[in-house]
Amino acid sequence: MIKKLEKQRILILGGSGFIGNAIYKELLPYFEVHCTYCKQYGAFAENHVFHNFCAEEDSMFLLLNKIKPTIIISAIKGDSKSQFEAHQQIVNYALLNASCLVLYISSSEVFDGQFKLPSYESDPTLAVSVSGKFKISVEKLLLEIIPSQTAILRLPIVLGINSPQILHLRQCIRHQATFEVFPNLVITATTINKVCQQIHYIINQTLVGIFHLASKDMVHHEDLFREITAKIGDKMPIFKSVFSSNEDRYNAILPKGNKLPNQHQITVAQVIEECSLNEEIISIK
Ligand SMILES: NC(=O)C1=CN([C@@H]2O[C@H](COP(=O)(O)OP(=O)(O)OC[C@H]3O[C@@H](n4cnc5c(N)ncnc54)[C@H](OP(=O)(O)O)[C@@H]3O)[C@@H](O)[C@H]2O)C=CC1
Ligand SMILES: Cc1cn([C@H]2C[C@H](O)[C@@H](COP(=O)(O)OP(=O)(O)O[C@H]3O[C@@H](C)C(=O)[C@@H](O)[C@H]3O)O2)c(=O)[nH]c1=O
Repeated sequence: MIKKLEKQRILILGGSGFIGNAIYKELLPYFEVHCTYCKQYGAFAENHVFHNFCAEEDSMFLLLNKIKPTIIISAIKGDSKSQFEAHQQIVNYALLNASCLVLYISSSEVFDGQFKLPSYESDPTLAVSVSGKFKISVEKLLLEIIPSQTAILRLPIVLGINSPQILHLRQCIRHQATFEVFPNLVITATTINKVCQQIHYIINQTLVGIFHLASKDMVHHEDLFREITAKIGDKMPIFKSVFSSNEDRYNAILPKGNKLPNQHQITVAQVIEECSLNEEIISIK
C-alpha cells in the first residue's frame, strides 16, 4: 500500500473530464483527492469525493472553504465570465492560504495569434480565439497576484489510446468516415499518460512557473495522424485536408526554459507509438 502524504489535499476542478479524470486516477493512490463535475451526474453523483460544481451556478468560495485544498488543479472547460470569477475566488483563497499550490491547465491556444514560429515558455502570449484569450486572462490573473503559488501548465493536443481524438480516429477508420487534418499546421503533441506523470512530478517537487508540457519536437498535424493510422493497421479513414494558408503555420509550444528531467519528456515518435497500441490493450485498460 503506497503511503498517502497526509498533508496534501488536492482539489481537481473538472475531475469528470478527459484530463481531470486521468489526473485523479494518477494521484488517488498517493493523496487525498477531491474532484468536481458539472453535468455528468450519472457517473459521479454517487462518488463522495466528487462534488457538483458549475461555475455559472455554484460558489467557488463555498467549495474551497468546504474542501480546504492544499493543491488546486484547474482542468475545467469553458471561456465564460463565470469561469474567470471562479478563478478570482481561487486567487483570494490562495492569498489566505500561502502554502496552497494552484496548477492551471492552459493550452497552446494562448499562442494562436502568432503562427510564424514555435512558442517557448517566456514568449509573450497572443491569441485570436475566444478560448485562447480567456486562457491568457486567467494565466495573467494567477501570475500577477500569486506567482509564487502558480504553475501554468500549457498543453498541446493531448492524445493517447483512450483520448477523444484517437477514439474518433479509430471510429473514422472503422466506418471509413472523414477525419479532418491540417497539412500545413505544425504542432507539438503529448499523451494523457505523460501529462499525468509530469503533473505528479511537478506536485512532488512543488514547482511553480510556466511549463510547456509538450513533445520536444514538432510534426505536421496531417503527418501525425497519418503515421498513427499507418501503425494502427492497414485501413484508413478518409483524410480531409483543410488548408488555412499556403505556407506552414505554427501552433507549436516547445519546452525550453523550464524543462522537466529527461524521463518526464516525450517525443512525437513516442506519442505515435503510444497512440497506435492495438485495441486488445484498450479492452484490458
Ligand atoms: N483535451 C485536450 O487535448 C486539451 C485540453 N486542454 C484544456 O484542458 C481543460 C480540460 O479539457 P478536457 O479534459 O479535454 O475537457 P472535457 O470536456 O473532457 O472536461 C471538461 C471538464 O469541465 C467541466 N465543466 C464543463 N463545463 C463546466 C462549467 N460550466 N462549470 C464547471 N465545470 C465545467 C466538465 O464537467 P462535466 O463533464 O461533468 O459537465 C469536465 O469535468 C480545458 O481547459 C482544455 O482547454 C488544453 C490542451 C489540450
Ligand atoms: C479545429 C482546428 C484546430 N486547429 C489546430 C489547433 C490545435 O493545435 C490542433 C488540434 O486542434 P483540435 O481542436 O483538433 O484538437 P482537440 O484535441 O479537439 O482540441 C484541443 O486542442 C488543444 C490545443 C486545446 O487547447 C484544447 O482546448 C482542445 O481545443 O489543430 C486549427 O489550426 N484549425 C482548426 O480549425
